[in-house]
Amino acid sequence: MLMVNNVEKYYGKKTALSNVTLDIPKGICYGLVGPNGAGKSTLMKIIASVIQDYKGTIQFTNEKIRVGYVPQDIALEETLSARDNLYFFGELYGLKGKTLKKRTNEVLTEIGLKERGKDKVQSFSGGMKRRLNIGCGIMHKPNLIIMDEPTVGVDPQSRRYIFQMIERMKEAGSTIIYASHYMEEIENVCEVAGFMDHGRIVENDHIDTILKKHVTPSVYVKGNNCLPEDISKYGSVQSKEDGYLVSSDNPILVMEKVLAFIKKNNTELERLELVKPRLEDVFFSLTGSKLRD
Ligand SMILES: Nc1ncnc2c1ncn2[C@@H]1O[C@H](COP(=O)(O)OP(=O)(O)OP(=O)(O)O)[C@@H](O)[C@H]1O
Repeated sequence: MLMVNNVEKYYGKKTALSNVTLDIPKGICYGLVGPNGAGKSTLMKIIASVIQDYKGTIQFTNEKIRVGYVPQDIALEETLSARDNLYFFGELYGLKGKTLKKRTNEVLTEIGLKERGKDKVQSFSGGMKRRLNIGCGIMHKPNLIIMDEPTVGVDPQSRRYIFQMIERMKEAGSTIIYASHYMEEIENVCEVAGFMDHGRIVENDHIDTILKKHVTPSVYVKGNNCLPEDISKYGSVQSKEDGYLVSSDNPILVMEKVLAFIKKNNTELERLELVKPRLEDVFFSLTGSKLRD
């Protein structure tokens, strides 16, 4: 769908992007993750043609691509109604007359603001403004939608709404590029992720593959004398919060061994659980940076 080849961007002497190369397939949600200042917005603006002064190339596949860009900063006119904001963006995209009216109604329904279409934006909550901001970016039915931090300052209800919209967009065959520094969101809505740090892509793959590549599954065990002496045969053991973390390629076997030992020795077990590998830990181990301060 989209190929980013050796893209570099400088703001004066400052390097914002360095040798960024990516291949984003059609019909997925691609998550761009990185801390503040990593270069996510700059890359998205380049893909959306908002920034045109850069080195390298952006190539789209042959199919006709209509790009929708939802900026990080809310770009709405507060003194106008939701409907009039959508009209304005629809007209920018060349929609007119009945088509514009029909599409505005569709988008108001899509973003869950049908009942609030006539109300001025200044009376909206942060989450409603975010949803309308997305609505403005999809008036022309784009098939590549670029969303820059769409859930910042958003209440849980609007957040859920935005995730459901993304699911519907994917079902309709659209491709989404989604920037965030909330790793849980990327894990929930994206199939593929690119990790950015200091203007570089430091990892880029299917989320499951990233986790398999960088994290050994582990089991957490807590209780009195509940680890078999020979457990190190099955994984590496380290102390953690009054218990033990046993990292092993076969965590189920570790659990079986612990349970068999407990049964045989009648010892007391407080906790035994599979530890879910987290993308956030992978990001930290690759970059030494936390996503949020
Ligand atoms: N217009 C600009 N002029 C000068 N420097 C800029 C400009 N825009 C961004 N930068 C710098 O380029 C780097 C990348 O910024 P960018 O906004 O792309 O990062 P980001 O990952 O989107 O961060 P955030 O999550 O804070 O939006 C940062 O060091 C930033 O200070």
